[in-house]
Amino acid sequence: MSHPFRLLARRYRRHPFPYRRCYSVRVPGDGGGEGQSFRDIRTVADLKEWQPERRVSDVQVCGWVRSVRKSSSVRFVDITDGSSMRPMQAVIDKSLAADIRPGAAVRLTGVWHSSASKLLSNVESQGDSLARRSPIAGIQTPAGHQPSSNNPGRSSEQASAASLPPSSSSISVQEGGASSTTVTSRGQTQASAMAELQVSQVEILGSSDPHTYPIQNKYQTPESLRAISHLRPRTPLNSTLLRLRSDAMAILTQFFFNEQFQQTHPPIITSSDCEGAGEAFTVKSGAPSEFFRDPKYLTVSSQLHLEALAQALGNVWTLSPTFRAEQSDTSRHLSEFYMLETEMSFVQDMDEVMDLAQKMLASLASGLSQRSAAQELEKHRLDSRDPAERLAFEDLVDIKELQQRWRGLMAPTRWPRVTYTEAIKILEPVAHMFEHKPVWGSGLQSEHEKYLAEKIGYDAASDALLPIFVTQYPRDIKAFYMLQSQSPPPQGQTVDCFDLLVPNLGELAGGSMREYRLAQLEDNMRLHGLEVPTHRKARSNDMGWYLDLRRWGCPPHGGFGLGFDRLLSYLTGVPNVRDVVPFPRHFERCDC
Ligand SMILES: NC(=O)C[C@H](N)C(=O)O
Repeated sequence: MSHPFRLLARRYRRHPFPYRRCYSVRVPGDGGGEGQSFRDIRTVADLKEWQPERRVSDVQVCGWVRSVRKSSSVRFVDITDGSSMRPMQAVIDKSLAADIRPGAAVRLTGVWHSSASKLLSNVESQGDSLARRSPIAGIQTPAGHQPSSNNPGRSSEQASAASLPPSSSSISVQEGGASSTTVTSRGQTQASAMAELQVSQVEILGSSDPHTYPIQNKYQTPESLRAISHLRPRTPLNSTLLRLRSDAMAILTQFFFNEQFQQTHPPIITSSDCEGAGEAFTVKSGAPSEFFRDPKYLTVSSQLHLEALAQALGNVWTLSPTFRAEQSDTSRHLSEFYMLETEMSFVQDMDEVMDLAQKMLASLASGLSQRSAAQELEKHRLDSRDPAERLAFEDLVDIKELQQRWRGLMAPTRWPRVTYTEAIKILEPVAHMFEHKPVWGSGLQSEHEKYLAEKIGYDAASDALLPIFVTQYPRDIKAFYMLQSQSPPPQGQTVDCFDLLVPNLGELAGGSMREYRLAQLEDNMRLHGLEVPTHRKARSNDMGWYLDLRRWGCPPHGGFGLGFDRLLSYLTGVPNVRDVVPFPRHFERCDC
């Protein structure tokens, strides 16, 4: 007998939910039934990629006006819906375009001319027989737009498109915009034409006054854009960065899903400062009395809660907002950032934890390299002619270095691993280069981290910048939860931990094996000046719950935390981490 869910699923397949699309682009035939392939054209990015060999009528595009260029009879309007870095072009008769202004939200309807269709019509108009030989049905002509029998090769809508405003190809050639001739790698000349929408209907959905609209169609510095973070996503570079951010989340989610890690939601409001660095924000309600009875904090790391979850679910991960009240006003610090954290049960060897970090980052880089946001960032950097776009790209890290970073992330070899003690030995002879002297027992400064990453991480054979792991730091400068190393160096006691360092940026991730034995953990806490609760009190604010985890079935385990925003800034070459988050919060700034 079939399982009831299977029966339901079968019924659902037979009577699909009549769902209405919610996308910015509609092409005929997307209403279900016939013309399934057109359902895939949902955004401006899809439309620009689409290469029907014929013009397609009744195409509807919703988007925002980026710029308007004028000729005597038409307006060339650049439209974006946020799905691609560069806009698409709409050609609108002057009489229809009175309210088309930069910043306005519009719905445009008209005839879509893909570059393929424009090329083909050029060839046709030169008397070539190719068009007559081309099949017209199927993917070339949307459902309901079949060619009329007395005019093979042209649908009635296409025929009527002839009465629309003059084809931009004839206008824009004079305007220098829409058609050009390029030379292919084989030395053949080939016409290339810019796809465009010949607009017959304009609806203004949200007007805009270009005189007050703060986003201009020219270069604006990252600093000036940060002051208008609510409008900044409308700029081409920022919107592409935000798409890449979204891609990264999807790829990481898929990665952990494939690795059979459980995604979890640890709390944001917590009762303790996990890192013990005194950088936790306190949570207050408006009421005079403590809302939660005791002071509570915004989480500085989900690690402790992930440890609890890992002891029930096995391997777990999260990508959660994290908060630190660090008064560091640098290009690498945010007060609110996203940290990717993972915790693995039944792991005894820290190499396994580092291997996971490398595998995850390699998979992320390779996944992103197949997605449009990352591809556009690279491609448009190389082929950019627009002065505003070029200047925006010039703010980023040099493209050669960026490519070295990506090569390093995807390198097939294990990234270098050195101990803290070895790292100090590398730094000592060049101590004069640094503001802070490298000494065993003190933390590595960011200048040390950057030096190490460049020195050890550069692989000349592949011209790649490999991230490096620095392991086994002195116990006294690391957190209380870390496991003591089995064979420490003569200089002093160390813990099994690692920092992942990358050139230019320094620390990208940090992880450790956790102290899983109760008595040793209590010793560590005392050593770090933390109160050790003697017995578990209900509703107390202390670390009793964390010690409980060691009381019942605590296996050796470990994990790491990675600064997601820093990672994105590393991947994109955006020098300031404030420019890869939608709404940056940092020392003295939380604007909207
Ligand atoms: N989950 C981790 O290992 C991250 C670590 N708690 C940190 O904040 O650096």
